Amino acid sequence: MVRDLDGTMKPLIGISCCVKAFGVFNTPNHAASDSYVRAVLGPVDGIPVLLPAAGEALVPGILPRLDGLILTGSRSNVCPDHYQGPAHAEGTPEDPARDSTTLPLIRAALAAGVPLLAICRGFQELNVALGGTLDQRIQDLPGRFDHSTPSDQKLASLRVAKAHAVRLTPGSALAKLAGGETLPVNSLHNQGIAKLAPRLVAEAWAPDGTIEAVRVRDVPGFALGVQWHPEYDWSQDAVSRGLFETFGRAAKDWAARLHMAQAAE
Ligand SMILES: N[C@@H](CCC(=O)NCCCC(=O)O)C(=O)O
Repeated sequence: MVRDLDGTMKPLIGISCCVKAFGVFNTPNHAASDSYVRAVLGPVDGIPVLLPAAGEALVPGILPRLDGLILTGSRSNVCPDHYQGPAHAEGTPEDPARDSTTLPLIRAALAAGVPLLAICRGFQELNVALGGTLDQRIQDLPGRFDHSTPSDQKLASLRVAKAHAVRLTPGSALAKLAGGETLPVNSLHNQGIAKLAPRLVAEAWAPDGTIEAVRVRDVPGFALGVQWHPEYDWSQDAVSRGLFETFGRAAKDWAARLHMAQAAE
């Protein structure tokens, strides 16, 4: 936990970064969308800290200081070497530095019990980190529809609009948030879960069978992944807001338990 400006103690939430080239010299930077920072400052009610894609060496030093972890979306894709998949088609964006950071970070966070919310690419990383595989272009698979949003779609309102409904597992945390067993979601992805990792339980499906949400089965705390983007619409979507609020409460509870355990030492 860290002290906010008004003296309130708030959970410190790690946000994964991508390596992106930009700036005057188009050199590599570690970057994450402002939408994740806003979600942490808003419904999560935490303090955001960006986690550079600095590799596995970052993990032991940073993880003990985090009260929660958000794995962000990105146009880049998990390198197929991590799940023994075929090489990507020419021109498919990758981010090996991010992979080398988030995959061990996910495993370590789950082992430690740090609450984890994985979004889109992060959802796919969660599956790969735990031994699952990915389909690289689900729109090319029989019976599946196109889940991507054209990258030239300039209208943000269309880019992040609800694109399809998902079916939720009755009684799941998402179903309780949604107040039912279906939920409209946005959709900005080409890849998806092929083989589900053994430790994951699917809890939402698109009409074409694409897995859209998972829960980690053998951890007591909050450990969820969603293929859609709640960070885009939490200010007007109660379910997106509720997902972040639930994650924030889990981070606060985790921090309180950790503090008590440290005090007892
Ligand atoms: N690249 C993966 C994951 C897709 C994803 O995270 N989309 C969000 C993009 C947001 C942005 O433009 O940064 C896939 O295509 O499946």
